[in-house]
Formats: sequence, structure tokens, C-alpha cells
Amino acid sequence: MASLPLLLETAFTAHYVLILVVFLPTAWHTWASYSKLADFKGPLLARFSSLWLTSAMSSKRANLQFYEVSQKYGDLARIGPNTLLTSDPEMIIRMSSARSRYTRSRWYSGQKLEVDHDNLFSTIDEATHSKKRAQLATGYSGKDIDGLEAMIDSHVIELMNLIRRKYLSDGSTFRPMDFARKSAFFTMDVITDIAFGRSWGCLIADDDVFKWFESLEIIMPNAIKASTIPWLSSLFDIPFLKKLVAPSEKDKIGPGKLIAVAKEIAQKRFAEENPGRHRDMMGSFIRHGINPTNAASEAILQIIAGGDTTATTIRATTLFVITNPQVYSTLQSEIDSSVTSGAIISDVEARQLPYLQAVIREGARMWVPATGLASKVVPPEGDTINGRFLPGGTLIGKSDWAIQRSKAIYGEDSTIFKPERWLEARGEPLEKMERTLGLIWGHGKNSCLGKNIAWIELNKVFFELFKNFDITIADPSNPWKSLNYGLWVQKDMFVKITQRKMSY
Ligand code: HEM
Repeated sequence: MASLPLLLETAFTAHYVLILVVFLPTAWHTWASYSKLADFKGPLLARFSSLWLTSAMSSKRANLQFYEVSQKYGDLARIGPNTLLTSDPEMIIRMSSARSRYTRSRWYSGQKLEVDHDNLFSTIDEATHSKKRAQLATGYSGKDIDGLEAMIDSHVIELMNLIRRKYLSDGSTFRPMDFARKSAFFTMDVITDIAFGRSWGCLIADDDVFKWFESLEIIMPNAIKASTIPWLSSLFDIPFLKKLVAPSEKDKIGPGKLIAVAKEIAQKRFAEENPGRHRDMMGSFIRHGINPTNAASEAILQIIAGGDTTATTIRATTLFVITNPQVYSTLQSEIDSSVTSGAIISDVEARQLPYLQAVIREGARMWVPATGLASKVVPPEGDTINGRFLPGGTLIGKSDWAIQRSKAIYGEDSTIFKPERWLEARGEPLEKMERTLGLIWGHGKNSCLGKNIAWIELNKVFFELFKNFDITIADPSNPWKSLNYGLWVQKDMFVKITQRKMSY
């Protein structure tokens, strides 16, 4: 039988071995990652671990957490052992300009929907990304697509018809409408029409066809968390885990259904004799050399990238307009004085209405639709910004709320909704505002390809909504549920809508 001293000695030895094998390497690793960016201030937890980022991404108000950090710790704040947050517009431009040596981080690879296949957005390799962008750019510009505007018009008409059919209130009857859901139906119908050549018909059915939005509310927060938090994203590198959580083409609803539809449509196209002859988005991609697998992936991406982002701008801008009486009446006066017929306004005409344009810009500024970190990687040789050295491999994400509420750029009243600022500013200050607002779409080699399409939708939908209807928020003390995960989950925005009398 072992003696007591021998047992104690063994226990002590094991203890030391444990310290040597586990504690010291962990301590060394923590110290090494802390000291790499010791120069940059940020929340205490963030200096040593991903815990701060994990908690921010789980808070449902990540945009505000980033904003607070930027305000407290300045232009380059530390939000993780290897992650900085920038609120400097020039830094965003520097990282994404055409010749920049900064690259896309693993955050992007978390944005793919299909387990084994990258779309444009989830592609990290710079050369592959720029080759794909070149194949897709003409289609996205709208130049290759016949009848883009007429198609968007048809969905604007469906939205107006839905309101008239089911949601018009009058003196004695209140028919509340969830504006959050219906604006998403509108953008979904437009984007599925663009991507697939036929819309999902959410507005006509007045239904969440294929339970897309229901599924998105569950999937989106987790997907964005997984791509933002380094330890979570490494978990999903394990093929078994990846397969377990990824959507399946066999699903009858949600993202799995979307993948199945996209693949079916791409297969049918490529089975045709001359698949590139169609004058629609997929036809354009095919003419520019895309293969069948990528054609399906890019159609899926359009829906993810272009549906809810545009819907967020429609909801937030509408909320700001209808809760600002002076803005509301100025906008309606401009609209009323420019109406000449019952037809849907053309994009060209809408772009000439200064107050409408100012309202859309201000709405997009106040409520940035895509607030994910979208972090870029400092090139291996490092970089020096305002005399501070950024080690190679550091991740740099963006703080949209801080950028778009900058007092230095937008003025002392930058936190309020004031479309007039776009009409009052002149010269260099206006140029700075425009350049900074442009960053809600990203910049340069990483910029949004759907900007033009989104702007056409916004122009038409606001003009027609405020031309035809008076809209008030049903419960001003609780206007909507708006949760931020990098993208937004917005719901329960109930409004009262009444018909306006037309004078044309
Ligand atoms: C208000 C509406 C929209 C906003 C604010 C928006 C914003 C953005 C942002 C911030 C990015 C990423 C930039 C980066 O990586 O740094 C992006 C990428 C992208 N967006 Fe949009 N977007 C909108 C609408 C749309 C629409 C309607 C479409 C499709 C028709 C679209 C298609 C894309 C695509 C394909 C990319 C990937 C570009 C790439 O990786 O090279 N977006 N968008």
C-alpha cells in the first residue's frame, strides 16, 4: 500500500505537470495576444478574450455596443484579442480601395448558405473574388436586363393593391398592418423576380411564402454570431458540425427551400440550347461566363443580400418620416406638386425630387441596414495609421453607428433625423457627407453590387406610399421590435393607413 508521503508527492508532481502543460501555455498565449495590440484601448474583457464580442453579438443591440465603444475608446478601439473596430471613414476607404493590400477576413466565409460552395460575398480569396465580381457587375448594374423598372413597378402596384384590399382604415374601422412584414414581402418579391425571373408572390398571397422570414429570424442571428466570433467560426470548420446546422435542399421551407429553387432554375437554364439569351440577371451572368453551380449560388446571394437590407431602409425611413410631422408634410407637398398621372413614378423622375432624395439619404444614414463587422485583415507587413502600427493579421471591423452619426461630418445635430442637412450643406462638407454615406454600401472592391437596384426600389416605394396614403404608427410608445445582429430582425411595426384624395 502506498504511504501518505508518497501519495502527497505524486499529487504535487501531477499539480506541477498540470501547471506546465495547461496553465503556462494558456497564460503565455493570453499574454502574447494581449500584448500584440496593447497599444489600442477597449473594454477590459476584449483585451484577453472573445467574451466581450460574444456578449455584444448576443445583446441584440450590437450596433449600439460598437457605437459606445467607438465613442469611449476612439477611432481604433480594441474589441477582441486580435480585432479592432474603426469609426474612421478614411480607414474603411483605405481597406477596400481597388489596390488595397487589406484582404477579406473569415467573417465573410461565414456568410455562405451552402455548406460546400462559396458565393461572391463569402469568397475570401481576393483573385477569385474580383474575377467573380467582373462576371456579375454588368447584370447588377441593370444594363443587361430588359424591363427591370417595369418589373419593380408591378410589385409596387401589388403592395398598393394589398393595402387597399385588406389594410385601409377609415373613420370607424381600424385595420392594422404590420408594415415591417409587408415591406419585406415587397423586397422579397422584387428580388426573387430579379434572381429567378419569377417572384415568390408574397404580396399577392399576403403570406410568408416558404416560411422564409420565420426561418430567417432563427437562422440569421446565429449565422452572423458564428461568423463574427472567432471560436464559434472555427467550430463550424468541423465538417460534421457544419453539415448538422446547414440548410438542406430537402427542406420544404426556409433557406433550404431557397437553395433547392435556385438550383432547379439554374439547371433548367443550362439545359437550354442558348442559356445566355435571356435578358435577365441570370442570363447576364451566363453571358459573362458563370458556371451552373455559381449561377445558383449567386441567385441565392441576391436574396440574402438584397431582401432584408432594402426592407430595413423602407421601414426605418418610413418610421422617421411618419413620426416627424414637418418632414412628413414637406415630403408630401413635394410629391403632390410633382404628380402628373396615376402611373408609378419613374426612377429618373424620382431622382430629380430633392426632398425625396434627402429623405432617403437621411433614412439610410440614421438606420444603416448592414451593420456587421465585415472585418478586413491587415496585410502581413502591417500598416501605420496616424503614427500607430497595426500588426499584420489584425482584423479590423466597422462601427457603422459611429461613422454615420459623426458630428465632425454631419454636424452637431447628427443624431437626429433631418433631411434638410442634405439640402443645406454645400461644397466640401457636402462632399464629405456624401462620401461617408456611401460607406453604408461598403467601398471599392468590396462594395455592394445591388445599390442601383435598391435605390430604384426606394425611390418608387416611398413616392407611391406617401402619394396614395396617410400612414400613422399604431402605438407610438412601442412602434416596432427592432433587434440588431449585424443585420436586423424587425417586426410588429403596426400602422394605420388611410386613403388620400388624389387631385390629379
Ligand atoms: C439598402 C440596401 C442595401 C444596403 C445598405 C447594402 C449594403 C451592402 C454592404 C454593406 C455590403 C458589403 C460591403 C463589404 O463587404 O464591405 C453589400 C454587399 C453586397 N450587396 Fe448589398 N446592400 C443593399 C441592397 C442590395 C441589393 C438590393 C442587392 C441585390 C440586388 C445587393 C447585393 C449585394 C451583393 C451581391 C454584395 C456582395 C458584393 C461583394 O462581395 O463583392 N445589395 N451590400
